[in-house]
Amino acid sequence: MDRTPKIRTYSSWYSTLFFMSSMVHSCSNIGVSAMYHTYISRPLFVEVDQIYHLACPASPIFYKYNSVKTIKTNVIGTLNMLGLAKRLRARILFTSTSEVYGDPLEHPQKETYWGNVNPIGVRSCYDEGKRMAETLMFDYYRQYGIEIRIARIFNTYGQRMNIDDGRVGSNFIAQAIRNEPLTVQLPGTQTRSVCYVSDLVDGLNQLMEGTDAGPINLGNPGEFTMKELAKAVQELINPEVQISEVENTPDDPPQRKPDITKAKEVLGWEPKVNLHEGIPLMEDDFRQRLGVPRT
Ligand SMILES: O=C(O)[C@H]1O[C@H](OP(=O)(O)OP(=O)(O)OC[C@H]2O[C@@H](n3ccc(=O)[nH]c3=O)[C@H](O)[C@@H]2O)[C@H](O)[C@@H](O)[C@@H]1O
Repeated sequence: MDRTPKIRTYSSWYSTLFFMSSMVHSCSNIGVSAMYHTYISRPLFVEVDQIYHLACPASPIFYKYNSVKTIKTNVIGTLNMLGLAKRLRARILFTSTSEVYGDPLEHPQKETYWGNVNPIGVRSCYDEGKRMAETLMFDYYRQYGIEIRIARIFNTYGQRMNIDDGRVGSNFIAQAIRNEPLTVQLPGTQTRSVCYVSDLVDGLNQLMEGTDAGPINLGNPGEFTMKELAKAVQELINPEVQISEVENTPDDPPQRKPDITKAKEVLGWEPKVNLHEGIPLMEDDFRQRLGVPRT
């Protein structure tokens, strides 16, 4: 008898295809297939043992494009996934975000920090949507005993990312390859801590298989300003490319850095790929898809 586990992943088109395709890739030796459930805000009738609820889009451009759908995905979509977990008694992992900390008054951010979030801003559909989804996860755990896992993901980059995703990593790398100016949004001193996607996928799998419900921060504590990130991409990919300063969008958090003490203690997880290793890996993938070989 074929005892190979068969895994199916479901995603709406309005979802985080980057994580889904990365997870499918990391499990390709155990028979994974991807399917699309077009309306995350409608119930999904499948038989599964574990649910990775990765929705909604994480790129600010995409989640702001249809903010009502973003919040529906976070609230109604999470209720549907929790209903599925309840019917099947399945374990469910939800990918929350560093954005639950908003404009953080604590640095670096620990899981015990409750955040400083604008409830009525243009990013609120995402920030507050993810916060509500975390609340739903814990209410289903307390009320129905559902086995939950919550990851708070800090900025992720890497292979298979949508080239036109709009986030800083994909923008800078595509711009450097195309020899277009790297667009540093003002003031450029805002910081992010970027984690390579293979590290993140390992962290998610370890969280799912572990015993702690979370929330657990998953991210790389290496912190850079956006000007420093642009310089690193310039140095590694295209020393001739220009760096330009452009307007920013409202409520951009000025700093973000995960405290990953809990991930280390509870999961034995920490990232392995640093920025200077990750950028060339992503560059290879982007060059192949853009059809621009190294010269
Ligand atoms: O990548 C992620 O995982 C994160 O992406 C977004 O958060 P954000 O940090 O705002 O993502 P970006 O759009 O990549 O912006 C990061 C920083 O780069 C800057 N940026 C962005 C794009 C660009 O071309 N140039 C540039 O300087 C932005 O102003 C911001 O300060 C999501 O909102 C997060 O929840 C998610 O965790």
